[in-house]
Amino acid sequence: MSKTVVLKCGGSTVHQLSESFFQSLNVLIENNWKVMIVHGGGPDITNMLKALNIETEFFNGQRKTTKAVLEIAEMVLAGKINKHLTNLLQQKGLKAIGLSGSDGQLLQASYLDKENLGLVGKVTSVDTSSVSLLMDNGYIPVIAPLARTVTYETLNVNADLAAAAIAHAVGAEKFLFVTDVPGILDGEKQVIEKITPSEIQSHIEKEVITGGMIPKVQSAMATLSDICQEVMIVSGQQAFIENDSFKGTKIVREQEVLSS
Ligand SMILES: Nc1ncnc2c1ncn2[C@@H]1O[C@H](COP(=O)(O)OP(=O)(O)O)[C@@H](O)[C@H]1O
Ligand SMILES: CC(=O)N[C@@H](CCC(=O)OP(=O)(O)O)C(=O)O
Repeated sequence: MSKTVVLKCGGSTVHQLSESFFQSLNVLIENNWKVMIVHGGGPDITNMLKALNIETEFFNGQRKTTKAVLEIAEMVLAGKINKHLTNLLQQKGLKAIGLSGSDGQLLQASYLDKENLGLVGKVTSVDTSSVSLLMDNGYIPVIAPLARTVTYETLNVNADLAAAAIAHAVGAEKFLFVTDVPGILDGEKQVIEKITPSEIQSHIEKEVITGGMIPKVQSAMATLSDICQEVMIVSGQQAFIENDSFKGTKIVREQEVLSS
């Protein structure tokens, strides 16, 4: 039976994906992995809001989302970025279908913190039937991080958290955060090959891990399980598979370090 890999492609890298990134993606497909992609688009949303003179602000790493902000976020995520990425994959000869997390009941959510964040969702359930149908027929689902409430309101969802919820729900064996750095960097700006949750915690406390890397490592740690034992931070600007091994930072459970 083929295994599933979820790639979360960050807004920081979605316009800079390299040829070697797509070669690595092809290696996964040739090795019979089912692939799905969840993308972000934070920088594009910020730029569009600026162009329209709509104020944008973050609270605990998530965008405060008013009705006006949501309208632009949906336009940028489900329109601009989703179509850009789907088209790019098709140009590389891959079969891809773009959809929003709010389609086909894929992501159901409740308000995360209505008072401070407004229209931002916390995923409460994932209906994987649409994406399974696509993957079973050889398509890569490309998913924008939007969700729907039980009363059919659309909510904005942090893409790292949306990807983690989907990876968990589909029982993905591998989960890759594709971003604009080659992995988690230490205090000397060197890529850390392997890191455990306690080391991550200490790097956050020492402010070595900051900003957009925080939701990534938190989602990574939450996804690690007996099924999903391979969670990595990799770069979209270079190959993430070289000589049959993955390049980047692998997030591992404490006991794996002791036994390796
Ligand atoms: N220790 C760290 N190692 C690598 N990147 C880090 C670290 N701490 C903070 N970052 C920042 O996290 C960024 C990636 O997060 P983000 O910009 O949110 O990406 P994405 O759009 O891919 O989700 C990097 O460009 C870097 O500036
Ligand atoms: C609630 C919330 O913060 N949503 C994010 C969704 C996009 C995202 O997460 O994009 P990146 O992966 O590029 O950061 C936002 O509005 O920016």
